[in-house]
Amino acid sequence: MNVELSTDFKDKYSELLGDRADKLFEAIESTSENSFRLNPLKPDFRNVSVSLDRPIPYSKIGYYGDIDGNSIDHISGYLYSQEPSAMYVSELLNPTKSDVVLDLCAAPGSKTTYLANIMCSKGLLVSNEINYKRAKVLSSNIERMGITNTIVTNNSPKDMEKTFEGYFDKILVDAPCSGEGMFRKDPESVKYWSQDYVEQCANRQKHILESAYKMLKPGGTLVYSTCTFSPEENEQNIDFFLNSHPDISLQNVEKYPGMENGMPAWGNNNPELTKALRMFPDQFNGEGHFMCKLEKSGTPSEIRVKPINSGVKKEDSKLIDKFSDENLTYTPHTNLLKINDFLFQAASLDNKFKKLHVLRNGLKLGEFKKNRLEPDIAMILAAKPDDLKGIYELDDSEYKKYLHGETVMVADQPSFSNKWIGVSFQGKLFSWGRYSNKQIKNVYPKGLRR
Ligand SMILES: C[S@@+](CC[C@H](N)C(=O)[O-])C[C@H]1O[C@@H](n2cnc3c(N)ncnc32)[C@H](O)[C@@H]1O
Repeated sequence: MNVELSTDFKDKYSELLGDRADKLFEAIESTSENSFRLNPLKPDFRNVSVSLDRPIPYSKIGYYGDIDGNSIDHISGYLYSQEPSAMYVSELLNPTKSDVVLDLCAAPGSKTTYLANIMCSKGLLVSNEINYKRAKVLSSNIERMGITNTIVTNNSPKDMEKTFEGYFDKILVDAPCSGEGMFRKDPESVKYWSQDYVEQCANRQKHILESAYKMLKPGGTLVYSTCTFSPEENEQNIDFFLNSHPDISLQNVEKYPGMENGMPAWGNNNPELTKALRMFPDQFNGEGHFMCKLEKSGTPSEIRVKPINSGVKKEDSKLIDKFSDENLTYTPHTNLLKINDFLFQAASLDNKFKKLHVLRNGLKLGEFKKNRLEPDIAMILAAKPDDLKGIYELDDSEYKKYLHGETVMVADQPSFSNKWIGVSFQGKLFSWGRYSNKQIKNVYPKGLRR
């Protein structure tokens, strides 16, 4: 589909960029390149059926190329589609395995899943999304990637700021924006563009940044990013933020070929803004982006964590032991948390999260049903083959049937009798199955069948 830029948009950027503007419009009207990431949380994670010949220079796990959303690589969480510019945002925040991290505007989850990869699914990652439907998509992407260190919340930044004052070592604000940098990926979005919309977005971003400021620890790092070109949403907002908070400073970031400095002239001539980073599609092989890294000075005070009661009763523990004895090579026992009838291996037991609308806390292990624990798909997507007592490897035609939701007839497997087994294709685990009488009963969730 062709992108049709409005006269107002063209006039604005012709004034801002002079002769260069035509090159930018040409790039927006051209086709873009796709890219994807590998998932190091998966066993033998480079073993995928796509070419890894064209690595993205600033990412250890990013490659140019197309992927198929119906392939086993995608279904089992070995691959995640993400455009190249966006990948650099998580690299800039660069969280450690022990950081407490907040991704404040996280859906659908491309940057959050990358952050979890960098953290090796350790530490704590709170992935928040204000829109409930989008938060559910975020949660299922986290599940597909086998991530276990994440709490998915569905709150407004304002709802969170009081409870989590000075709580986070690192925060990402990938702000809702006017999306000018994504016009060529999403030509429909051009229709919503107006100068008024840009100003509304800029105003909303100021409020989000303010909440993020409150939740950032002294000594902590905040990355702010947008996928839009507008000065109002980028340099001007950062200049405003720096002026409002003397304890915040912009940090230098590494710029790879094609990445450009932020523009002081677009932000009240604040010279610090050269430290920010811009990607324009006429210079850089990716979509339009702005990003910068900010640091809050000071020494953090100790965060007190009051753990909540796990809610796991003696009879629940017996069911967990029984399930583990029969089907796993280990017994999950740390950070267990029961919410209603669901069992989680929690990413955090801090009772502060009780004040939020939590969709997922860590790894969902299963559901207690009439004297048994029924395992959840999330457990299999986070499992390693060694964790399971039984795995059945499907052939091509069995795989197609299984994805459809059909029962698969197999040769007799006495050792699997009445057990929960991992179901894999091309060595990649993607579902549970229940074996009895030469059949693998299909328990692949209805919403995922195809
Ligand atoms: C640019 S998108 C985030 C993309 C995401 N970080 C990723 O990489 O997949 C911005 C998100 O902010 C959310 N949002 C909208 N209004 C918001 C607000 N007032 N406060 C916080 N988030 C908001 C949107 O629903 C949207 O999911």
